[in-house]
Amino acid sequence: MTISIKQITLHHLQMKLKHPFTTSFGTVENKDFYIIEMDDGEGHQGYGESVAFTAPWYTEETFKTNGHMMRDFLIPLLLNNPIEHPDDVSKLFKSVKRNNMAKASLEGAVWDLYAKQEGMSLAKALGGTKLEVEAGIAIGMQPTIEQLLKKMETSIEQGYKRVKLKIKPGQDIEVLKEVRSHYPDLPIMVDGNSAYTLEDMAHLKELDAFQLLMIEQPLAHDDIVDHAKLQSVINTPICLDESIHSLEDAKKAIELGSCKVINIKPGRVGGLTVAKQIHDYCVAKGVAVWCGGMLEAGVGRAQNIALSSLAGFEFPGDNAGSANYWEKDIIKPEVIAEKGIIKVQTSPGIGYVIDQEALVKFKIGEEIFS
Ligand SMILES: O=C(O)CCC(=O)C1=CC=C[C@@H](O)[C@@H]1C(=O)O
Ligand SMILES: [Mg+2]
Repeated sequence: MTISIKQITLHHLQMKLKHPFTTSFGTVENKDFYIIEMDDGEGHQGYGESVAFTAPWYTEETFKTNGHMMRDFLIPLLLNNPIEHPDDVSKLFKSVKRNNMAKASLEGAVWDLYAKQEGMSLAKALGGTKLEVEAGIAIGMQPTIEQLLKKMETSIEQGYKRVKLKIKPGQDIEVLKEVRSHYPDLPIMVDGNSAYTLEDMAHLKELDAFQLLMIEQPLAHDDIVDHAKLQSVINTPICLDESIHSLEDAKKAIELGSCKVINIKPGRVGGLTVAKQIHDYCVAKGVAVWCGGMLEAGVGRAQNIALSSLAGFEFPGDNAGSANYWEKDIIKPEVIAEKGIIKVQTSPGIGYVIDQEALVKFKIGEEIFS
């Protein structure tokens, strides 16, 4: 049966993060993003969220390129071609190269709409089986080690199951020595966000001393060859993030031995269908996966939780509760990580309702397509 899409609304929202988030590239303080509302004209609304930042430091996409791609290419494709299942969306969008975050924003709304039309939860529609998922927390770089330790202490008190720290040259070994002296057994991972090169090989080998769960994307954002060389000499498992944009990328990285873990972000890979395909492939190959985050508001967060309910997501994701990011989120109820556990919603679709008051409060623009 065709999934009817009568109208698509792009709500432009602007929200300020509770705490600025600093990586090796810079600091995010505000988020501009789209909440995509897809109406079937029969009483169902599906929601998606665009996750690109305002500047292209993580990947080439930005909030503005997301708007351009959706408005001028992807929305016309969706409105003019029948779709029978959300899996058809990624096929339909193949004529547009890359721009995965723009594609994922709309595809996420189609998945939510479809699940609501079918009267099932998004988690179930995706094939998820877990009733609850473990939450991890990503802590941005802090001005001092004392501030970092304080943040870690709070996160541990809140029950988060693992902590991810951001590192870069000059802010890695010494920081980890200090951190490990306070927390010898805590599950810790680090994220380099491409701040190193193969010239740092010996330096990165020193990280093996800290029993890290993994190191995320130490080398270039578009590399899989050097990562394979690095993985052959370090014991710490390498997790690829920025380098994986498709199932093909995942296959090649695994074949080369570039990583032992993959961070799956639906936005980075073009949506939930491809995210699920990468999950299935990695499970078959014995490669670990977990669900990354993009400092999402409620809709994107809800979709990540639904995805994380698939059996192969064995590490806790970057899916802290709403209150870690926002004074007020845009969904009801907000996402709560109780003792580091998030309950997977069972009501239809994403399982959270849009807080219309919050939507209006944070909205600075709107475009309607039908
Ligand atoms: O959403 C979260 O809590 C995790 C955020 C996070 O660690 C990242 C988001 C976006 C870009 C990066 O800096 C980083 C990552 O690389 O995973
Ligand atoms: Mg990362």
